Amino acid sequence: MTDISSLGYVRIRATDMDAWRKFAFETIGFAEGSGPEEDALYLRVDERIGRIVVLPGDVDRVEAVGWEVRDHLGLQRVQAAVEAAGLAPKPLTLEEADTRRVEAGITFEAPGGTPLEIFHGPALDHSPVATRFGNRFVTGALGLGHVVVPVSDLDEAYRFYAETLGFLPRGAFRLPAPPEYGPVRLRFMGVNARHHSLALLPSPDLKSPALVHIMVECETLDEVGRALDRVMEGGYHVSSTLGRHTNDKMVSFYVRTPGGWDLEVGCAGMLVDESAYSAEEITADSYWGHKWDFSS
Ligand SMILES: Cc1ccc(O)c(O)c1CC[C@@H]1C(=O)CC[C@]2(C)C(=O)CC[C@@H]12
Ligand SMILES: [Fe+2]
Repeated sequence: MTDISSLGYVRIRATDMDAWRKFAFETIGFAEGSGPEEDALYLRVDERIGRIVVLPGDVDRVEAVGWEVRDHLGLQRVQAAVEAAGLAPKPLTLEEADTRRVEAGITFEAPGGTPLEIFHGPALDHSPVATRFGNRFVTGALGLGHVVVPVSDLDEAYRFYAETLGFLPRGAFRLPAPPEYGPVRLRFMGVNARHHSLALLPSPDLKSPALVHIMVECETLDEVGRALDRVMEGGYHVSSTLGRHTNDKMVSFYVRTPGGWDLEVGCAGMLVDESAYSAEEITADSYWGHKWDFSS
């Protein structure tokens, strides 16, 4: 079993902070948190200071995907495993840890190019999670949601997450590809009962460190539907219509964020019972809906 308990946070660099403020707080309905970084936006969904932190930058990119461990012993074990795999994890400095409001962590680049942070001891913000439209997000032991990252060498990245970090394979989706490429699979991986906290998308030409999407889960379908209403009213690009996925049974839509990647807003995700699970290959992404608009 893996020491990693959940997806903790994602830190984003953004070129257009005003667009992010409007998108996050006025359209999706994250609660506005506060934290040590003056110019940052803290997107709150729960008692953490901000599960998604948007920081001003020269380019839009993911600065860190933060994976949580329960304590310093878990962190030591993950650090040892990453070192044994030949990578060079660096401890977060005291200042870096303080900035993230965590007790301690390590940082390194995962195969595939995603900047990772493994951390323990997040500080809590006990003030009410005041979301403007009454959204209630599903986190807790399931973590923030899921992230999908592009990887140039899927097998190398998949082996690292499974064999070094101990992520559990949670099935795959075979993508249409010319026969000379061999089978190309989008691979799903989990660390807790959430069906997937991570998916790896084979993408030879997507520039790293990039994101494909982040998924956040709401408690009810009405919250998802109202968010979709606001997204359409606001003129955002709906990357995919509402639909239900075949693997995690989640009902969701996808909207293009000011960062150029998508936010998936969903509900009704299934919980995996590990004692009775084996990884399967889905042959359709959805039971219904999820009409993709790749036009922009
Ligand atoms: C298939 C699937 C199940 C559960 C999810 O949370 C989820 O994001 C997906 C991926 C959806 C989608 C796809 O199936 C085809 C390839 C797509 C369009 C991408 O390139 C990113 C999202 C992918
Ligand atoms: Fe997803």
